[in-house]
Amino acid sequence: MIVKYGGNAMKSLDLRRAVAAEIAALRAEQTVVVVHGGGPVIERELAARGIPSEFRGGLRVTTPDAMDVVEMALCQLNKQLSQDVGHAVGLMGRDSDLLRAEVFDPTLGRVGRVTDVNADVLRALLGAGLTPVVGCIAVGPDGDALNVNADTAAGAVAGALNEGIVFLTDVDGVYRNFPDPQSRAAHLTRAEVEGGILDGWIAGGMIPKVRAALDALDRGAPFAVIASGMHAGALSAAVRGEAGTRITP
Ligand SMILES: Nc1ncnc2c1ncn2[C@@H]1O[C@H](COP(=O)(O)OP(=O)(O)O)[C@@H](O)[C@H]1O
Ligand SMILES: CC(=O)N[C@@H](CCC(=O)OP(=O)(O)O)C(=O)O
Repeated sequence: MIVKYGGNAMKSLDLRRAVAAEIAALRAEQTVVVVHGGGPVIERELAARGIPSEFRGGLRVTTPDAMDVVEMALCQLNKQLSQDVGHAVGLMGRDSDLLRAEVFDPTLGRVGRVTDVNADVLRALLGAGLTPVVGCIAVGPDGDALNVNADTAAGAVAGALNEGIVFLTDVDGVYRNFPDPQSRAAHLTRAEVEGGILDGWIAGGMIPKVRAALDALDRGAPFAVIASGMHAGALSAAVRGEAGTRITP
């Protein structure tokens, strides 16, 4: 399965290591590919350099200067996470054309939309008993890096491998009445997701997540769950179907 680990759920080093240990434990039952984001780390590194951040439609407007910082920040986090998970290899989209992308919208700068996933590289690592840990930078048509939303990247990887996906984030799932956790939907169909976006109760960073979940299902992933990465045990509960929001076709 694919575990998408979002930057907002990496609140502390201890939590990140606890989640990494849970991911490592999952490998006793199934193969695991980790795809990670790192929004808050990127934010911090851009601010430290006086580079302003602007989001449009949930995507970071990425100038060439910002792209350098995004890549640096995500590469470092990638190595830290790989080390935390253990028996892992950290990769970015530039490695063996793992993630190829086209420019999503020129007005957003170096933001990419994944067009191809080199699933053979992932299968080779898995076959060697190693866990791929993938950072959400893709290689563009000009050979330079493109910044890809990590949910979108993870959905594309799940589709390419035909594996299920769990998105770990900082809420317990999709709430019908955000921010009330009691309103968590255990299941949401495509029609409910589309309606939720239109009606506005699915908003902000949850939009790329539900869209990536639907995209993964469209591309052949057998399941997609959005769940909390904020406490130990949450991932295994989500895998057992006891936590989170399962998105269904
Ligand atoms: N209906 C909803 N249910 C839960 N969270 C929602 C909802 N609508 C918007 N959100 C927002 O989506 C956020 C999760 O997305 P994001 O911040 O991008 O996380 P990540 O870094 O894990 O990708 C939540 O923290 C919440 O603020
Ligand atoms: C294009 C775009 O917006 N890229 C994201 C990539 C990181 C990401 O998605 O991280 P989370 O999973 O922590 O949100 C960004 O620059 O923040």
